[in-house]
Amino acid sequence: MDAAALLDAFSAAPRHQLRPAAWCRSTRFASQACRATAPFARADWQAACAILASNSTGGAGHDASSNNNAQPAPRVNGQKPPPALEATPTPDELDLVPVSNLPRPLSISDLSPAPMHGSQLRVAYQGVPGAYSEAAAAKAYPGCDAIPCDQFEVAFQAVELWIADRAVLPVENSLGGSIHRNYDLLLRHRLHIVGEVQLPVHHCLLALPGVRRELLTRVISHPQALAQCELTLNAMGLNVAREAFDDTAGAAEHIAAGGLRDTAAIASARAAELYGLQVLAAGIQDDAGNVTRFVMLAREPIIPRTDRPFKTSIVFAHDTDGTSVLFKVLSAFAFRDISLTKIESRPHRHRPIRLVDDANVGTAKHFEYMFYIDFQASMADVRAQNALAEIQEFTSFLRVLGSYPMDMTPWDAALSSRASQY
Ligand SMILES: O=C(O)C(=O)C[C@]1(C(=O)O)C=C[C@@H](O)C=C1
Repeated sequence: MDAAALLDAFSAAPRHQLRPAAWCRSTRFASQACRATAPFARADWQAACAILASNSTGGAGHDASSNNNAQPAPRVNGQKPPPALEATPTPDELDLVPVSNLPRPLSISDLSPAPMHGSQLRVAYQGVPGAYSEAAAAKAYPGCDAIPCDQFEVAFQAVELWIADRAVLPVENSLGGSIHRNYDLLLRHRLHIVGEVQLPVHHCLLALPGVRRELLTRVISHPQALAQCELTLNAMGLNVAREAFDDTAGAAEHIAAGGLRDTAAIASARAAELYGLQVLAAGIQDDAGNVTRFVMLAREPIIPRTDRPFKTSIVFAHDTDGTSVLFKVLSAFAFRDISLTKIESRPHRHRPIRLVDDANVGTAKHFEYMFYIDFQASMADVRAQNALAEIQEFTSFLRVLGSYPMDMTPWDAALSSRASQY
């Protein structure tokens, strides 16, 4: 069997389709299912892994955060750490790029398959240049060709249609919580998570040069950024209207393009540089250690390994008649000493509500969920394989979204210790 097909079966196929023999231990149900549906042996799997592992070392196609080890001194949001929080760059210090020269975000109408070109890795992200997602793409794939997209959905499709090789998308922030849209899209699309990057997010309050805080009647930004700065804005006495924008840098661009003197944006220092805005306040996130976690997506999964810390992301749903299913799933990990790093539930779009009728008291309406779990183990680890084989017994749907190296970038105390002064 072809190696790519083997991996596809491993990571993206609905349950009961082909899966490697290694998944099929420990449980009666699982081993029967494997005998019935998996026509390949462990040796095939190992051979396939070896072929793909040798293909994937180095070059543009790398997927591990191995780059992270070789990173130069840490930068925040693609920028050098600011010398002091209150320091505002003068126009002379700003290396302005004319806005008209910046790449325009892709939109749905641009999505026709593109011919292959060059060897540079093309990485789709949501937003415009200066967005945190662009910085995350650069951290994940240094030197990549970052492709702005106007929606998350477009970034997924750009990879599916070979316009981009990877997408880098935010899934959660330490203050604002989950970016639910991307959880839903992960399920709707067939891309694989091949890595993660955690980006320190240091927000700035940006306005046109010469504008003073007292003149502001509005602050605009991505809803996540507004949420991450809520307390600080209040403490600054900026109790003005707050408006949601598609992305932080887009909000900065909007102010520059419209010459809006009554409006400030929450965005990165790089967005200030790109769009010619002044930094009224820096480090305005409510927690100095504010971090957003992004996942890297590709058309093909990577080979799970055990020689470095890996995470695996799964999503599952359970039969309506199952009891204590969540408890059983969590136990499958706990009994094997596998730590969970994240659990998320989202509405089950195909079956959002279950009605339970009781003639005496009426009809109970139970909401149905898809559960997303990240756990700290590689799919090459027998413990993880056994845990999933067990979980299959009491779930009606189970998909591995990806098994990928954890971002182990050392925590930079110098950057995170800058309390949100302004
Ligand atoms: O608007 C941006 O700059 C983004 O990259 C999006 C986004 C997000 O979706 O959470 C990314 C990181 C920050 O947490 C704020 C916004």
